[in-house]
Amino acid sequence: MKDLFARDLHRFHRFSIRFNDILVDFSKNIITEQTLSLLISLARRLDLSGAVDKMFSGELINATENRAVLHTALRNKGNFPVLFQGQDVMPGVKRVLAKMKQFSREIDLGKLRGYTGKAINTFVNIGIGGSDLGPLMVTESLRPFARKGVSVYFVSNIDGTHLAEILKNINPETTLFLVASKTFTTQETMTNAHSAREWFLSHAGDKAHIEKHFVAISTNASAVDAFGISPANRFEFWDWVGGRYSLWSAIGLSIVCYVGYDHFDALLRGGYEMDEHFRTTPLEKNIPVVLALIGVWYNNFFGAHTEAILPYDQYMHRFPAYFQQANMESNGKSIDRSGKKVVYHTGPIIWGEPGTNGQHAFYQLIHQGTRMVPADFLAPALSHNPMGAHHEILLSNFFAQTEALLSGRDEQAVIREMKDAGGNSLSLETLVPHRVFQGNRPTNSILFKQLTPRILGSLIAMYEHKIFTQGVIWNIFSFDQWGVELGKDLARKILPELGTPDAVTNHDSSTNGLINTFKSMVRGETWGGFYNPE
Ligand SMILES: O=P(O)(O)OC[C@H]1O[C@H](O)[C@H](O)[C@@H](O)[C@@H]1O
Repeated sequence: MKDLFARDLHRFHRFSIRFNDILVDFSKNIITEQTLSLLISLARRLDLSGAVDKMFSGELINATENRAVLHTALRNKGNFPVLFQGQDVMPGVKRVLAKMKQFSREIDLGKLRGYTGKAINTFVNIGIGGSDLGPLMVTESLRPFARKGVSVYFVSNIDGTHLAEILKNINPETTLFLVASKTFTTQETMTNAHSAREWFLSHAGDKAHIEKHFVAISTNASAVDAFGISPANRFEFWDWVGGRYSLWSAIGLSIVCYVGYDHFDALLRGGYEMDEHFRTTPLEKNIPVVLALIGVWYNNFFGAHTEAILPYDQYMHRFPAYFQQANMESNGKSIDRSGKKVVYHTGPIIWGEPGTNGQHAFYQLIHQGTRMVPADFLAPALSHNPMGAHHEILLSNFFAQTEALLSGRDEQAVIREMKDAGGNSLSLETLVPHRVFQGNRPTNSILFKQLTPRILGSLIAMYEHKIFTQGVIWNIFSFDQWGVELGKDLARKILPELGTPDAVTNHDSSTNGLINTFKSMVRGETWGGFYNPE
Protein backbone atom coordinates (compact mmCIF):
# COMPACT_ATOMS: atom_id res chain seq x y z
CA MET A 1 0.00 0.00 0.00
CA LYS A 2 2.84 2.39 0.83
CA ASP A 3 4.12 2.03 -2.74
CA LEU A 4 0.66 2.61 -4.15
CA PHE A 5 0.43 5.86 -2.18
CA ALA A 6 3.92 6.91 -3.26
CA ARG A 7 3.12 6.28 -6.91
CA ASP A 8 -0.15 8.16 -6.94
CA LEU A 9 -0.45 11.46 -5.13
CA HIS A 10 -4.18 11.51 -5.85
CA ARG A 11 -4.91 8.14 -4.37
CA PHE A 12 -7.08 9.60 -1.61
CA HIS A 13 -9.26 11.41 -4.17
CA ARG A 14 -9.41 8.43 -6.44
CA PHE A 15 -10.40 6.03 -3.69
CA SER A 16 -12.84 7.99 -1.59
CA ILE A 17 -16.48 8.92 -1.97
CA ARG A 18 -18.37 11.79 -0.36
CA PHE A 19 -22.04 11.43 0.26
CA ASN A 20 -23.93 14.21 2.05
CA ASP A 21 -22.00 14.74 5.26
CA ILE A 22 -20.21 11.41 5.10
CA LEU A 23 -16.76 10.73 3.67
CA VAL A 24 -15.81 7.15 2.95
CA ASP A 25 -12.08 6.84 2.39
CA PHE A 26 -11.16 3.39 1.11
CA SER A 27 -7.73 4.34 -0.19
CA LYS A 28 -5.91 2.49 2.61
CA ASN A 29 -6.72 -0.88 1.06
CA ILE A 30 -4.58 -3.31 -0.90
CA ILE A 31 -6.32 -2.44 -4.14
CA THR A 32 -5.60 -0.73 -7.42
CA GLU A 33 -8.05 0.62 -9.97
CA GLN A 34 -7.72 -2.71 -11.73
CA THR A 35 -8.67 -4.61 -8.56
CA LEU A 36 -11.80 -2.54 -8.21
CA SER A 37 -12.77 -2.82 -11.85
CA LEU A 38 -12.35 -6.61 -11.75
CA LEU A 39 -14.47 -6.83 -8.62
CA ILE A 40 -17.07 -4.62 -10.25
CA SER A 41 -17.10 -6.92 -13.29
CA LEU A 42 -17.76 -9.76 -10.88
CA ALA A 43 -20.73 -7.86 -9.43
CA ARG A 44 -22.01 -7.17 -12.95
CA ARG A 45 -21.62 -10.80 -13.98
CA LEU A 46 -23.70 -11.78 -10.96
CA ASP A 47 -26.30 -9.16 -11.95
CA LEU A 48 -26.10 -7.13 -8.77
CA SER A 49 -28.25 -4.36 -10.27
CA GLY A 50 -30.94 -6.89 -11.16
CA ALA A 51 -30.84 -8.20 -7.59
CA VAL A 52 -31.20 -4.67 -6.21
CA ASP A 53 -34.25 -4.07 -8.41
CA LYS A 54 -35.77 -7.32 -7.20
CA MET A 55 -35.36 -6.35 -3.56
CA PHE A 56 -36.78 -2.84 -3.96
CA SER A 57 -39.68 -4.05 -6.07
CA GLY A 58 -40.91 -6.60 -3.53
CA GLU A 59 -39.98 -9.87 -5.24
CA LEU A 60 -39.87 -12.88 -2.93
CA ILE A 61 -36.07 -12.80 -2.66
CA ASN A 62 -36.19 -14.41 0.79
CA ALA A 63 -36.94 -17.63 -1.05
CA THR A 64 -36.53 -20.10 1.82
CA GLU A 65 -39.20 -18.24 3.80
CA ASN A 66 -41.15 -17.22 0.71
CA ARG A 67 -41.05 -13.55 1.68
CA ALA A 68 -40.22 -10.21 0.18
CA VAL A 69 -37.55 -7.99 1.73
CA LEU A 70 -38.93 -4.49 1.91
CA HIS A 71 -37.47 -2.69 4.91
CA THR A 72 -36.61 0.04 2.40
CA ALA A 73 -40.36 0.75 2.03
CA LEU A 74 -40.46 1.70 5.72
CA ARG A 75 -38.22 4.69 4.99
CA ASN A 76 -39.51 5.48 1.52
CA LYS A 77 -39.49 9.27 1.68
CA GLY A 78 -39.87 9.40 -2.08
CA ASN A 79 -43.46 8.35 -1.52
CA PHE A 80 -43.52 6.21 -4.63
CA PRO A 81 -45.74 3.16 -4.46
CA VAL A 82 -44.06 -0.09 -3.39
CA LEU A 83 -45.95 -3.08 -4.62
CA PHE A 84 -46.06 -6.33 -2.76
CA GLN A 85 -48.15 -8.98 -4.49
CA GLY A 86 -49.85 -6.25 -6.52
CA GLN A 87 -50.73 -4.07 -3.53
CA ASP A 88 -49.07 -0.84 -2.50
CA VAL A 89 -47.61 -1.25 1.01
CA MET A 90 -47.16 2.48 1.53
CA PRO A 91 -50.64 3.28 2.93
CA GLY A 92 -50.07 0.67 5.67
CA VAL A 93 -46.58 2.00 6.38
CA LYS A 94 -47.93 5.55 6.70
CA ARG A 95 -50.81 4.44 8.90
CA VAL A 96 -48.44 2.91 11.45
CA LEU A 97 -46.07 5.88 11.27
CA ALA A 98 -49.04 8.18 11.96
CA LYS A 99 -49.92 6.08 14.99
CA MET A 100 -46.31 6.30 16.24
CA LYS A 101 -46.36 10.06 15.70
CA GLN A 102 -49.60 10.40 17.64
CA PHE A 103 -48.12 8.32 20.46
CA SER A 104 -45.11 10.63 20.51
CA ARG A 105 -47.38 13.69 20.71
CA GLU A 106 -49.17 12.23 23.67
CA ILE A 107 -45.85 11.82 25.47
CA ASP A 108 -44.93 15.42 24.60
CA LEU A 109 -48.25 16.70 25.91
CA GLY A 110 -47.99 14.61 29.06
CA LYS A 111 -51.19 12.82 28.08
CA LEU A 112 -49.74 9.35 28.41
CA ARG A 113 -50.55 8.57 32.01
CA GLY A 114 -50.37 5.51 34.19
CA TYR A 115 -52.94 3.90 36.47
CA THR A 116 -52.49 6.44 39.23
CA GLY A 117 -52.65 9.40 36.87
CA LYS A 118 -48.92 10.10 36.83
CA ALA A 119 -47.23 10.88 33.48
CA ILE A 120 -45.34 7.97 31.90
CA ASN A 121 -41.62 8.77 31.79
CA THR A 122 -39.98 5.33 31.64
CA PHE A 123 -40.05 2.98 28.68
CA VAL A 124 -38.91 -0.62 28.88
CA ASN A 125 -38.46 -2.42 25.58
CA ILE A 126 -38.79 -6.17 25.97
CA GLY A 127 -37.42 -7.92 22.88
CA ILE A 128 -34.39 -9.84 21.65
CA GLY A 129 -32.25 -10.06 18.51
CA GLY A 130 -33.63 -7.73 15.87
CA SER A 131 -36.35 -6.60 18.27
CA ASP A 132 -33.71 -5.37 20.70
CA LEU A 133 -30.34 -4.61 19.14
CA GLY A 134 -31.55 -2.06 16.58
CA PRO A 135 -33.58 0.18 18.90
CA LEU A 136 -30.96 -0.26 21.63
CA MET A 137 -28.11 0.77 19.33
CA VAL A 138 -30.08 3.75 17.98
CA THR A 139 -31.29 5.06 21.34
CA GLU A 140 -27.74 4.83 22.66
CA SER A 141 -26.41 6.60 19.57
CA LEU A 142 -29.01 9.36 19.81
CA ARG A 143 -28.77 10.07 23.54
CA PRO A 144 -27.98 13.75 22.91
CA PHE A 145 -31.43 14.06 21.30
CA ALA A 146 -33.36 12.45 24.18
CA ARG A 147 -36.47 14.06 25.65
CA LYS A 148 -35.83 15.58 29.04
CA GLY A 149 -36.81 13.45 32.00
CA VAL A 150 -37.41 10.29 30.00
CA SER A 151 -35.52 7.03 30.40
CA VAL A 152 -35.47 3.92 28.29
CA TYR A 153 -34.37 0.42 29.23
CA PHE A 154 -33.94 -2.74 27.19
CA VAL A 155 -34.59 -6.23 28.52
CA SER A 156 -33.52 -9.04 26.21
CA ASN A 157 -31.75 -11.85 28.05
CA ILE A 158 -33.83 -14.72 29.44
CA ASP A 159 -31.51 -14.54 32.44
CA GLY A 160 -33.89 -13.18 35.08
CA THR A 161 -31.10 -10.91 36.25
CA HIS A 162 -31.60 -8.65 33.26
CA LEU A 163 -35.23 -7.88 34.08
CA ALA A 164 -34.75 -7.97 37.86
CA GLU A 165 -32.02 -5.33 37.80
CA ILE A 166 -34.18 -3.02 35.69
CA LEU A 167 -37.27 -3.53 37.86
CA LYS A 168 -35.23 -2.33 40.85
CA ASN A 169 -34.87 1.08 39.20
CA ILE A 170 -38.34 1.77 37.87
CA ASN A 171 -41.71 2.83 39.17
CA PRO A 172 -44.73 0.81 37.96
CA GLU A 173 -46.90 3.94 38.04
CA THR A 174 -44.80 5.74 35.46
CA THR A 175 -43.50 2.86 33.31
CA LEU A 176 -44.68 1.64 29.94
CA PHE A 177 -43.54 -1.78 28.71
CA LEU A 178 -43.10 -2.17 24.96
CA VAL A 179 -43.27 -5.86 24.12
CA ALA A 180 -41.42 -6.06 20.81
CA SER A 181 -41.50 -9.33 18.93
CA LYS A 182 -42.14 -9.97 15.27
CA THR A 183 -43.51 -13.45 15.95
CA PHE A 184 -44.71 -12.87 19.53
CA THR A 185 -43.64 -16.43 20.29
CA THR A 186 -39.96 -15.94 21.11
CA GLN A 187 -39.30 -17.73 24.39
CA GLU A 188 -37.09 -15.07 25.95
CA THR A 189 -39.38 -12.18 25.10
CA MET A 190 -42.59 -13.89 26.12
CA THR A 191 -41.08 -15.08 29.42
CA ASN A 192 -39.76 -11.60 30.20
CA ALA A 193 -43.09 -10.02 29.19
CA HIS A 194 -45.07 -12.35 31.46
CA SER A 195 -42.73 -11.69 34.37
CA ALA A 196 -42.96 -7.94 33.78
CA ARG A 197 -46.75 -8.23 33.76
CA GLU A 198 -46.73 -10.16 37.04
CA TRP A 199 -44.47 -7.57 38.60
CA PHE A 200 -46.73 -4.80 37.36
CA LEU A 201 -49.88 -6.50 38.66
CA SER A 202 -48.23 -7.10 42.02
CA HIS A 203 -48.22 -3.30 42.34
CA ALA A 204 -51.26 -2.22 40.36
CA GLY A 205 -53.57 -5.08 41.34
CA ASP A 206 -56.31 -4.71 38.77
CA LYS A 207 -55.77 -6.27 35.33
CA ALA A 208 -57.67 -3.38 33.80
CA HIS A 209 -54.57 -1.23 34.42
CA ILE A 210 -52.48 -3.29 32.00
CA GLU A 211 -53.91 -1.28 29.15
CA LYS A 212 -52.10 1.85 30.30
CA HIS A 213 -48.77 0.12 30.79
CA PHE A 214 -48.25 -2.43 28.02
CA VAL A 215 -48.08 -2.00 24.28
CA ALA A 216 -47.12 -4.61 21.72
CA ILE A 217 -45.18 -4.38 18.49
CA SER A 218 -45.72 -7.43 16.35
CA THR A 219 -46.87 -8.99 13.11
CA ASN A 220 -48.87 -11.58 15.10
CA ALA A 221 -52.20 -9.97 16.07
CA SER A 222 -53.79 -13.06 17.60
CA ALA A 223 -50.83 -13.75 19.92
CA VAL A 224 -50.95 -10.12 21.05
CA ASP A 225 -54.67 -10.50 21.82
CA ALA A 226 -53.97 -13.69 23.73
CA PHE A 227 -51.40 -11.87 25.86
CA GLY A 228 -54.12 -9.39 26.79
CA ILE A 229 -52.97 -6.34 24.86
CA SER A 230 -55.81 -4.59 23.01
CA PRO A 231 -55.62 -3.79 19.28
CA ALA A 232 -55.46 -0.09 20.14
CA ASN A 233 -52.16 -0.78 21.89
CA ARG A 234 -50.73 -2.89 19.08
CA PHE A 235 -48.31 -1.42 16.55
CA GLU A 236 -48.17 -3.66 13.55
CA PHE A 237 -45.55 -4.49 10.98
CA TRP A 238 -45.29 -7.09 8.30
CA ASP A 239 -43.64 -10.33 7.29
CA TRP A 240 -41.65 -8.53 4.62
CA VAL A 241 -39.62 -6.79 7.34
CA GLY A 242 -36.75 -9.01 8.49
CA GLY A 243 -36.18 -8.97 12.28
CA ARG A 244 -32.62 -7.65 11.97
CA TYR A 245 -33.79 -4.93 9.55
CA SER A 246 -36.81 -3.88 11.62
CA LEU A 247 -35.66 -0.84 13.58
CA TRP A 248 -37.24 1.29 10.82
CA SER A 249 -40.66 -0.23 11.55
CA ALA A 250 -42.83 0.01 14.67
CA ILE A 251 -40.00 -1.90 16.36
CA GLY A 252 -38.48 1.60 16.50
CA LEU A 253 -41.22 2.75 18.89
CA SER A 254 -38.79 2.84 21.82
CA ILE A 255 -36.64 5.20 19.71
CA VAL A 256 -39.69 7.42 19.17
CA CYS A 257 -40.50 7.38 22.89
CA TYR A 258 -36.94 8.32 23.77
CA VAL A 259 -36.01 10.94 21.16
CA GLY A 260 -39.39 11.95 19.72
CA TYR A 261 -40.99 11.29 16.37
CA ASP A 262 -39.18 14.04 14.43
CA HIS A 263 -35.77 12.55 15.14
CA PHE A 264 -37.04 9.10 14.20
CA ASP A 265 -38.31 10.62 10.98
CA ALA A 266 -34.87 12.12 10.32
CA LEU A 267 -33.35 8.67 10.87
CA LEU A 268 -35.74 7.28 8.22
CA ARG A 269 -34.75 10.11 5.88
CA GLY A 270 -31.07 9.30 6.27
CA GLY A 271 -31.83 5.66 5.50
CA TYR A 272 -33.85 6.65 2.44
CA GLU A 273 -31.06 8.87 1.15
CA MET A 274 -28.64 5.97 1.33
CA ASP A 275 -31.22 3.74 -0.41
CA GLU A 276 -31.42 6.20 -3.27
CA HIS A 277 -27.65 6.40 -3.47
CA PHE A 278 -27.44 2.59 -3.52
CA ARG A 279 -30.21 2.20 -6.07
CA THR A 280 -29.07 4.84 -8.54
CA THR A 281 -25.31 5.37 -8.29
CA PRO A 282 -23.00 3.57 -10.74
CA LEU A 283 -21.26 0.67 -9.04
CA GLU A 284 -17.82 2.38 -9.08
CA LYS A 285 -19.08 5.28 -6.94
CA ASN A 286 -21.60 3.34 -4.93
CA ILE A 287 -20.54 3.29 -1.27
CA PRO A 288 -22.22 0.06 -0.09
CA VAL A 289 -21.09 -1.73 -3.26
CA VAL A 290 -17.47 -0.62 -2.96
CA LEU A 291 -17.34 -1.54 0.74
CA ALA A 292 -18.92 -4.92 -0.03
CA LEU A 293 -16.45 -5.67 -2.81
CA ILE A 294 -13.46 -4.70 -0.69
CA GLY A 295 -14.83 -7.03 1.99
CA VAL A 296 -15.12 -9.85 -0.56
CA TRP A 297 -11.56 -9.12 -1.68
CA TYR A 298 -10.11 -9.81 1.78
CA ASN A 299 -12.56 -12.56 2.68
CA ASN A 300 -12.07 -14.61 -0.46
CA PHE A 301 -8.66 -13.65 -1.81
CA PHE A 302 -6.63 -12.97 1.34
CA GLY A 303 -8.26 -15.47 3.69
CA ALA A 304 -9.28 -12.81 6.22
CA HIS A 305 -11.65 -14.33 8.77
CA THR A 306 -13.01 -11.28 10.48
CA GLU A 307 -13.88 -7.63 10.04
CA ALA A 308 -13.66 -5.13 12.85
CA ILE A 309 -16.04 -2.18 13.21
CA LEU A 310 -14.37 0.49 15.33
CA PRO A 311 -16.47 3.57 16.06
CA TYR A 312 -14.59 6.49 17.56
CA ASP A 313 -17.74 7.70 19.24
CA GLN A 314 -18.88 6.56 22.66
CA TYR A 315 -22.55 6.93 21.71
CA MET A 316 -22.02 4.26 19.03
CA HIS A 317 -20.83 1.65 21.50
CA ARG A 318 -23.50 -0.86 20.42
CA PHE A 319 -22.99 -0.25 16.69
CA PRO A 320 -20.58 -3.21 16.25
CA ALA A 321 -22.96 -5.50 18.21
CA TYR A 322 -25.86 -4.44 16.02
CA PHE A 323 -23.97 -5.26 12.84
CA GLN A 324 -22.68 -8.44 14.35
CA GLN A 325 -26.26 -9.71 14.21
CA ALA A 326 -27.20 -8.00 10.94
CA ASN A 327 -24.16 -9.34 9.15
CA MET A 328 -23.54 -12.73 10.75
CA GLU A 329 -27.19 -13.79 10.80
CA SER A 330 -27.56 -12.66 7.19
CA ASN A 331 -24.41 -14.02 5.61
CA GLY A 332 -23.35 -16.80 7.96
CA LYS A 333 -24.51 -19.44 5.46
CA SER A 334 -22.82 -22.30 3.65
CA ILE A 335 -25.50 -23.40 1.19
CA ASP A 336 -25.89 -21.48 -2.05
CA ARG A 337 -29.11 -20.48 -3.76
CA SER A 338 -29.26 -23.71 -5.71
CA GLY A 339 -29.03 -25.76 -2.50
CA LYS A 340 -25.39 -26.76 -2.93
CA LYS A 341 -22.61 -26.37 -0.44
CA VAL A 342 -20.49 -23.34 -1.27
CA VAL A 343 -16.85 -23.92 -2.13
CA TYR A 344 -15.66 -20.52 -0.88
CA HIS A 345 -15.97 -18.55 2.33
CA THR A 346 -19.06 -16.43 3.00
CA GLY A 347 -19.77 -13.99 5.83
CA PRO A 348 -16.91 -12.83 8.04
CA ILE A 349 -16.95 -12.71 11.83
CA ILE A 350 -17.91 -9.18 12.84
CA TRP A 351 -16.68 -7.64 16.05
CA GLY A 352 -15.52 -4.38 17.54
CA GLU A 353 -15.53 -1.90 20.37
CA PRO A 354 -15.40 1.86 20.46
CA GLY A 355 -12.02 3.52 20.07
CA THR A 356 -9.90 4.31 22.00
CA ASN A 357 -10.80 1.48 24.37
CA GLY A 358 -10.00 -1.07 21.68
CA GLN A 359 -6.53 0.43 21.25
CA HIS A 360 -5.67 -0.55 24.80
CA ALA A 361 -7.17 -3.99 24.41
CA PHE A 362 -6.94 -5.78 21.07
CA TYR A 363 -5.21 -3.45 18.57
CA GLN A 364 -1.92 -5.19 19.38
CA LEU A 365 -3.13 -8.15 17.30
CA ILE A 366 -4.40 -5.93 14.50
CA HIS A 367 -0.97 -4.26 14.28
CA GLN A 368 1.38 -7.17 14.86
CA GLY A 369 -0.60 -10.42 14.91
CA THR A 370 -0.37 -13.11 12.24
CA ARG A 371 -3.89 -12.52 10.93
CA MET A 372 -5.18 -9.83 8.66
CA VAL A 373 -8.05 -7.94 10.30
CA PRO A 374 -9.65 -5.51 7.84
CA ALA A 375 -11.15 -2.74 9.95
CA ASP A 376 -13.65 0.08 9.49
CA PHE A 377 -12.89 3.19 11.50
CA LEU A 378 -15.85 5.54 12.03
CA ALA A 379 -15.74 8.99 13.62
CA PRO A 380 -17.70 12.24 13.80
CA ALA A 381 -15.90 15.52 13.06
CA LEU A 382 -17.95 17.29 15.72
CA SER A 383 -18.62 16.01 19.21
CA HIS A 384 -21.91 16.48 21.03
CA ASN A 385 -19.86 17.05 24.15
CA PRO A 386 -17.01 19.42 23.39
CA MET A 387 -14.87 19.28 26.49
CA GLY A 388 -11.32 20.59 26.58
CA ALA A 389 -9.16 18.75 24.06
CA HIS A 390 -11.02 15.42 24.30
CA HIS A 391 -12.35 15.34 20.77
CA GLU A 392 -9.09 16.39 19.12
CA ILE A 393 -7.25 13.75 21.12
CA LEU A 394 -9.85 11.15 20.10
CA LEU A 395 -9.59 12.08 16.42
CA SER A 396 -5.80 12.24 16.51
CA ASN A 397 -5.93 8.60 17.60
CA PHE A 398 -8.37 7.74 14.81
CA PHE A 399 -6.08 9.26 12.17
CA ALA A 400 -2.93 7.85 13.77
CA GLN A 401 -4.21 4.29 13.91
CA THR A 402 -5.12 4.01 10.24
CA GLU A 403 -1.84 5.70 9.30
CA ALA A 404 0.12 3.28 11.49
CA LEU A 405 -1.72 0.29 10.02
CA LEU A 406 -0.91 1.51 6.52
CA SER A 407 2.70 2.57 6.96
CA GLY A 408 4.00 0.44 9.78
CA ARG A 409 7.51 1.08 11.07
CA ASP A 410 10.48 -0.67 9.51
CA GLU A 411 13.71 -1.87 11.09
CA GLN A 412 15.73 1.19 10.16
CA ALA A 413 13.19 3.50 11.69
CA VAL A 414 13.05 1.41 14.86
CA ILE A 415 16.86 1.43 15.17
CA ARG A 416 17.00 5.17 14.55
CA GLU A 417 14.40 5.85 17.18
CA MET A 418 15.99 3.56 19.70
CA LYS A 419 19.41 5.13 19.15
CA ASP A 420 17.93 8.60 19.51
CA ALA A 421 16.39 7.46 22.74
CA GLY A 422 19.81 6.26 23.90
CA GLY A 423 19.31 2.46 23.80
CA ASN A 424 22.46 0.30 24.05
CA SER A 425 23.47 -2.16 21.32
CA LEU A 426 22.33 -5.24 23.27
CA SER A 427 18.79 -3.98 23.72
CA LEU A 428 18.78 -2.89 20.08
CA GLU A 429 19.47 -6.36 18.80
CA THR A 430 16.93 -8.11 21.00
CA LEU A 431 14.17 -5.58 20.73
CA VAL A 432 14.19 -4.46 17.12
CA PRO A 433 12.16 -7.34 15.61
CA HIS A 434 9.55 -6.94 18.32
CA ARG A 435 9.19 -3.24 17.65
CA VAL A 436 8.82 -3.49 13.89
CA PHE A 437 5.37 -2.88 12.42
CA GLN A 438 4.88 -4.45 9.01
CA GLY A 439 2.04 -2.10 8.09
CA ASN A 440 0.09 -2.86 4.91
CA ARG A 441 -2.97 -3.60 7.05
CA PRO A 442 -6.20 -2.48 5.41
CA THR A 443 -8.71 -0.01 6.79
CA ASN A 444 -11.70 2.02 5.65
CA SER A 445 -12.15 5.43 7.27
CA ILE A 446 -15.69 6.71 7.55
CA LEU A 447 -15.68 10.30 8.72
CA PHE A 448 -18.98 12.10 9.17
CA LYS A 449 -19.89 15.57 10.31
CA GLN A 450 -21.78 14.75 13.49
CA LEU A 451 -23.76 11.84 14.85
CA THR A 452 -27.24 13.11 13.96
CA PRO A 453 -30.34 10.96 13.37
CA ARG A 454 -30.07 11.55 9.63
CA ILE A 455 -26.40 10.61 9.37
CA LEU A 456 -26.93 7.59 11.61
CA GLY A 457 -29.79 6.48 9.33
CA SER A 458 -27.48 6.69 6.32
CA LEU A 459 -24.69 4.78 8.07
CA ILE A 460 -27.02 1.96 9.08
CA ALA A 461 -28.48 1.67 5.58
CA MET A 462 -24.95 1.75 4.14
CA TYR A 463 -23.99 -1.38 6.09
CA GLU A 464 -27.33 -3.06 5.38
CA HIS A 465 -26.74 -2.69 1.64
CA LYS A 466 -23.14 -3.83 1.98
CA ILE A 467 -24.45 -7.05 3.55
CA PHE A 468 -27.04 -7.43 0.79
CA THR A 469 -24.43 -6.93 -1.93
CA GLN A 470 -22.13 -9.53 -0.42
CA GLY A 471 -25.02 -12.01 -0.22
CA VAL A 472 -25.51 -11.54 -3.96
CA ILE A 473 -21.82 -12.10 -4.67
CA TRP A 474 -21.73 -15.22 -2.49
CA ASN A 475 -25.00 -16.42 -3.99
CA ILE A 476 -26.57 -17.14 -0.63
CA PHE A 477 -29.94 -16.27 0.90
CA SER A 478 -29.20 -13.38 3.24
CA PHE A 479 -32.66 -12.99 4.73
CA ASP A 480 -33.37 -16.30 6.45
CA GLN A 481 -31.82 -17.57 9.71
CA TRP A 482 -32.38 -21.30 9.89
CA GLY A 483 -29.14 -21.63 11.81
CA VAL A 484 -30.77 -20.35 14.99
CA GLU A 485 -33.37 -23.13 15.11
CA LEU A 486 -31.49 -26.23 16.26
CA GLY A 487 -30.38 -24.80 19.59
CA LYS A 488 -33.92 -23.53 20.25
CA ASP A 489 -35.40 -26.99 19.53
CA LEU A 490 -32.95 -28.76 21.81
CA ALA A 491 -33.50 -26.23 24.61
CA ARG A 492 -37.22 -26.95 24.40
CA LYS A 493 -36.50 -30.66 24.83
CA ILE A 494 -33.99 -30.18 27.63
CA LEU A 495 -36.11 -27.76 29.70
CA PRO A 496 -38.51 -30.43 31.09
CA GLU A 497 -35.56 -32.74 31.79
CA LEU A 498 -34.12 -30.19 34.19
CA GLY A 499 -37.12 -30.46 36.50
CA THR A 500 -37.09 -34.24 37.01
CA PRO A 501 -35.19 -35.96 39.83
CA ASP A 502 -33.74 -38.68 37.58
CA ALA A 503 -30.39 -38.54 35.87
CA VAL A 504 -30.57 -38.04 32.11
CA THR A 505 -28.89 -40.54 29.82
CA ASN A 506 -30.27 -39.70 26.39
CA HIS A 507 -27.64 -37.17 25.26
CA ASP A 508 -23.95 -37.43 24.48
CA SER A 509 -21.84 -37.99 27.60
CA SER A 510 -20.79 -34.34 27.88
CA THR A 511 -24.36 -33.03 27.76
CA ASN A 512 -25.55 -35.77 30.15
CA GLY A 513 -22.68 -34.98 32.51
CA LEU A 514 -23.37 -31.26 32.47
CA ILE A 515 -27.12 -31.63 33.03
CA ASN A 516 -26.68 -34.14 35.84
CA THR A 517 -24.01 -32.07 37.55
CA PHE A 518 -26.30 -29.04 37.27
CA LYS A 519 -29.11 -31.00 38.95
CA SER A 520 -26.82 -32.20 41.69
CA MET A 521 -25.50 -28.67 42.32
CA VAL A 522 -29.08 -27.33 42.50
CA ARG A 523 -29.98 -30.08 44.99
CA GLY A 524 -27.03 -28.93 47.07
CA GLU A 525 -25.25 -32.27 46.92
CA THR A 526 -21.61 -32.30 47.80
CA TRP A 527 -19.26 -32.98 44.94
CA GLY A 528 -19.18 -36.70 44.28
CA GLY A 529 -16.99 -36.86 41.21
CA PHE A 530 -18.18 -37.31 37.68
CA TYR A 531 -21.57 -38.71 36.89
CA ASN A 532 -21.24 -42.22 35.53
CA PRO A 533 -24.19 -43.81 33.71
CA GLU A 534 -22.99 -47.36 34.54
O1 LIG B 1 -38.91 -10.48 16.95
P1 LIG B 1 -38.93 -11.92 17.33
O2 LIG B 1 -39.93 -12.69 16.54
O3 LIG B 1 -39.17 -12.06 18.82
O4 LIG B 1 -37.54 -12.53 17.02
C1 LIG B 1 -36.38 -12.16 17.69
C2 LIG B 1 -35.13 -12.75 17.08
O5 LIG B 1 -35.13 -14.14 17.27
C3 LIG B 1 -34.81 -15.07 16.27
O6 LIG B 1 -34.25 -16.19 16.86
C4 LIG B 1 -33.94 -14.59 15.14
O7 LIG B 1 -32.70 -15.20 15.13
C5 LIG B 1 -33.74 -13.09 15.09
O8 LIG B 1 -33.53 -12.73 13.75
C6 LIG B 1 -34.92 -12.37 15.63
O9 LIG B 1 -34.70 -10.99 15.51
